[in-house]
Amino acid sequence: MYGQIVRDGLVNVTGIEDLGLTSPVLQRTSDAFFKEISPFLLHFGMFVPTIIGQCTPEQQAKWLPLAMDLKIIGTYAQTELGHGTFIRGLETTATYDASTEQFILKTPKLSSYKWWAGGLGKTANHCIVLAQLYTKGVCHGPHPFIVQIRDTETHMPLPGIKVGEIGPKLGFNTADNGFLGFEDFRIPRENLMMKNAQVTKDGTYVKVARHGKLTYGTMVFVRVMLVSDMAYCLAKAVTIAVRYSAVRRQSQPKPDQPEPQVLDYLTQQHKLFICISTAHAMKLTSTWLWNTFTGVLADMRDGNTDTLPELHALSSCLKAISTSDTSALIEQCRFACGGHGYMYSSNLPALYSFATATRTYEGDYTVLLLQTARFLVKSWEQMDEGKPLTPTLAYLEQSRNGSQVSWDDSPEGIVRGFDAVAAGRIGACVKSIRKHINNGMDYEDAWQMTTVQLVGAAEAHCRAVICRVYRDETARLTAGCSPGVKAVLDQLSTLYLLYWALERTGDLLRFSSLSERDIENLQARYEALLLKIRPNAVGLVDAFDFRDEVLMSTLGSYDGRVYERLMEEALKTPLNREPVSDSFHKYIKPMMQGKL
Ligand SMILES: CCCCCCCCCC/C=C\CCCCCCCCCC(=O)SCCNC(=O)CCNC(=O)[C@H](O)C(C)(C)COP(=O)(O)OP(=O)(O)OC[C@H]1O[C@@H](n2cnc3c(N)ncnc32)[C@H](O)[C@@H]1OP(=O)(O)O
Ligand SMILES: Cc1cc2nc3c(=O)[nH]c(=O)nc-3n(C[C@H](O)[C@H](O)[C@H](O)COP(=O)(O)OP(=O)(O)OC[C@H]3O[C@@H](n4cnc5c(N)ncnc54)[C@H](O)[C@@H]3O)c2cc1C
Repeated sequence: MYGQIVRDGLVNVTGIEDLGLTSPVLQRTSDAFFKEISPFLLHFGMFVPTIIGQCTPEQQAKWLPLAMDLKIIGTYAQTELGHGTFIRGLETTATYDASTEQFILKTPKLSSYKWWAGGLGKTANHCIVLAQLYTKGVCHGPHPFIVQIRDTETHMPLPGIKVGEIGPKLGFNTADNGFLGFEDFRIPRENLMMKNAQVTKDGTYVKVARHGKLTYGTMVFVRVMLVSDMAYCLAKAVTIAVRYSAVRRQSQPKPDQPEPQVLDYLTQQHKLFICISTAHAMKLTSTWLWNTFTGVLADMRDGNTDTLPELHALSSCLKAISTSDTSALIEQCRFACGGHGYMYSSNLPALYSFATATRTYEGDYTVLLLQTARFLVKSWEQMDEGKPLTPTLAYLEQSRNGSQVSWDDSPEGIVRGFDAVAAGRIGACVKSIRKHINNGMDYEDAWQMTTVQLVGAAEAHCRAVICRVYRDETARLTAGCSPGVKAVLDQLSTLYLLYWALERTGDLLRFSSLSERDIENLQARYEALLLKIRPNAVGLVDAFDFRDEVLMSTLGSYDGRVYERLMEEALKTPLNREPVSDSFHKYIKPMMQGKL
């Protein structure tokens, strides 16, 4: 398995050389080359981007050609057995020895071992290591180092290096995630990635960047990319589920009538059409986020880091919500396919195992929403002080006078309703924190006692952002479309708003003038819209334009030959090579004869 995935991965690498690392063509066809996650994913997904983001021009001139020409194969080793979220708690140390102008890397105890880095087990010969930087007896916190861990000729681990594979996981089982330990392992001073901080030959620490968190820049980049990856992943899953639902016939709602396509059941439409809408919503939001990200990078190149906090808050909540929604909706696609959705050959289990991992890696769901919440509470307090709000928080102004938003069930009205929910939930968090402080708690404890609400407020803010961006971008992009296309895309964006309004009626009742009658109207509009979308459902997933080689699904292939493909795959199973398994003769027969 590992050997095959390495071979397949290298075939794909030629595409990278021809098309360029961030080519949409490459990223959207790479999984046609191999059926699982590539051990080279971290090389291109984090090792190369970190060289670009954290190295000086001189260091880039040395390392980037080696990495892009695959003369070295890298990964990104930050997480340890004992710490993943709390980066400041990482235990691996890099202590500067001025007498030899080297850093000495150590993993002082078992919990300090690097754990999880993709490609680390058996593939990478270099890696970026996040270690606590010590010089002249002072700790300067986690910094990135480029470390060679294997001989480039023999691939043997270098002396002082302990490295291996971490073992089977729920998914990602070809990603070659590994562990790494250092025993007084020495690297040259120049292997500290010195764009944001430097150590001179005599061991003097020099802080270069104005913002203390630029070391974390690669994580922001990956979080931004993952939102787009989730749209793609969900689009594949719903293509499989809708096509299967058009082929599958089941039950007899009316006597003397043929079994209907399961896609004609309203409950099936309820399960699946939100998946189509969400794939569109996340794709449009990811493009908007990417443009925000590149804008902040441009500001930072001019020395201005003022827009970085909002980008960190946006990338954190959008990564958390897009991965969480995608995991849940891919599982919903699996549920919609009954037993055959549980077949590995449907590809839904693999899509789910990939998506659910993204909810954790690159920042755990809860932790990242709390990062966003930290920004929201700070913004509220700045608003109280009369300071200007950042663009994505402009809606907070409406809550300043505390008046309840009047409910309006137009698409724009629903978007404003979500703004009111987010503003209300953030305000409730601020009120809770202040109440705990007034009752004698310190700020940290007051914050902790409010974290359940803070996660909810961050989710509400993120939902409001997605709803607004989805609606605005749909309006912008369909302006030039034919009336028919515009009508269908408007139906999808309206479905998204109605779906989430119905999911969040409690919040809307609390923070707007929504009434029970309004809810009845919402439900009726939602159900009618499902029926309107039904005739275009297969066309909408065909429009995602996935080749069968990319879908890799017995249920979702374009020709609809589901049962034939299921049987073809079944007959390929090794157990079917012989009519009688040798286990019969070894175990079952003796058991039947009472001889065991
Ligand atoms: C063959 C070829 C195949 C490949 C095909 C080609 C593909 C090419 C392109 C593909 C591109 C992308 C896909 C890549 C996929 C890669 C797969 C990834 C695998 C997973 C990798 C990992 O998981 S790496 C490890 C990730 N780890 C984390 O994310 C850790 C999460 N934890 C945190 O981030 C921390 O909680 C924290 C740092 C956020 C908080 O810790 P701490 O308590 O120290 O901080 P505070 O809360 O006190 O905050 C301090 C202040 O700092 C601000 N802050 C925090 N983080 C950031 C940040 N990232 N940026 C900016 N600012 C930040 C925070 O806001 C606080 O500020 P103030 O409020 O002002 O104090
Ligand atoms: C498939 C996969 C691939 C990965 N690849 C890499 C890689 O290539 N390189 C790499 O460096 N890492 C990698 N990781 C590790 C990943 O980044 C971490 O697992 C992730 O950051 C979460 O950290 P953790 O595992 O320590 O969980 P923890 O942070 O220990 O989380 C455990 C629980 O504690 C909660 N929690 C933690 N902190 C707080 C808090 N402050 N407030 C409230 N609740 C909290 C979490 O919400 C969670 O419920 C990978 C992980 C996976 C699953």
